[in-house]
Amino acid sequence: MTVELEQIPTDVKIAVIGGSGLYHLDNLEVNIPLALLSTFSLVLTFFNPQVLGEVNPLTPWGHPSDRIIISLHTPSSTKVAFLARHGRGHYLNPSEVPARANIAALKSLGVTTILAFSAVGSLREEIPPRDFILPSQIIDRTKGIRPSTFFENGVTAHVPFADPFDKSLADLIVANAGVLEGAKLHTDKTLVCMEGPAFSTRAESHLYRQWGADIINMSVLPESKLAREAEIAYQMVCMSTDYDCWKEHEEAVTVEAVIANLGANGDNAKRLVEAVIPALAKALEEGSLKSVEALKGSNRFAVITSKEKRNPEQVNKLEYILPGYF
Ligand SMILES: CSC[C@H]1O[C@H](OP(=O)(O)O)[C@H](O)[C@@H]1O
Ligand SMILES: Nc1ncnc2[nH]cnc12
Repeated sequence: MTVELEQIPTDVKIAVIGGSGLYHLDNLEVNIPLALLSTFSLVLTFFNPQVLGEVNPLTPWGHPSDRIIISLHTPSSTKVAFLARHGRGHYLNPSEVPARANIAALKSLGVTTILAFSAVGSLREEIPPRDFILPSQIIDRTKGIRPSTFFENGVTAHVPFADPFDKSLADLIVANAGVLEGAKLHTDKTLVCMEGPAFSTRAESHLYRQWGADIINMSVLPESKLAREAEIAYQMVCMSTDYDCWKEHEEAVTVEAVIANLGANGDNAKRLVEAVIPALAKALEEGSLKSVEALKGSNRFAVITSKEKRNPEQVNKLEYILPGYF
């Protein structure tokens, strides 16, 4: 197994969250025993990264979904954190993902930008399986059973979420999307996040289409919202795996169909990450990503609870993600 780092680093600016089928950065140096790889697991090979080790930070919201793998990407010497959203082996269903611990843990490593991969169903004919999509909007169809804010228990804050994804990050991905082979990249799409874990009914699928939604998954919320609360720039990279169940005479989505298409998407995901990481590292270094820069310090004044009424225990927890704000 990969070694546990003795010291948790605090200078890892970029994180990749892997979704269904994307459970690790398997680059021969991440030494995961074959027995741990499920038949469904997909190998995402990164360009020549050196794995430094794994960390498992204990945040005020518990441990993340799995140990976080830290690798060093050359030639840009960029540290990247990788976290499997459902855990390696996919033991967490979408409602069980400890999203607060995940985001808090990444923040504790110094992360300022997250590329989050997700397998999605397509609600549009023109987005066939295996195409890539950068959503710009979200419709929330989760059921209120997922803890979805850091600001509770005596410290209330309201952060802007009109544009849930980071525009500069999306632009940078678009600029590097020429590496995709045989897949189109769709931008500015609307993503419905349903509770799951069962897939939608046909009536729901039709309803989402009428609402103007283009793709559907079970995991963009609360992940993206928590990233915003923690001042981390976040863009989800969606990979179409199926047409859900709105096509009356076609078979409805199954896990097998999702995984089959994800497997085929692996090389493209790899190519995209290979292209984006050095470009992103350079842009972060230069401070040239406008919306990423704008996010820094943006929640300092989002807290509405008066100072004397703030619950000191909650303040302590919040210091973990936004030190010095309270
Ligand atoms: C395996 S099909 C449903 C499952 O796939 C997506 O996961 P992720 O977003 O983590 O790639 C979807 O959101 C559901 O959780
Ligand atoms: N049809 C679908 N519905 C919800 N989440 C999905 N992930 C992949 N395909 C999906």
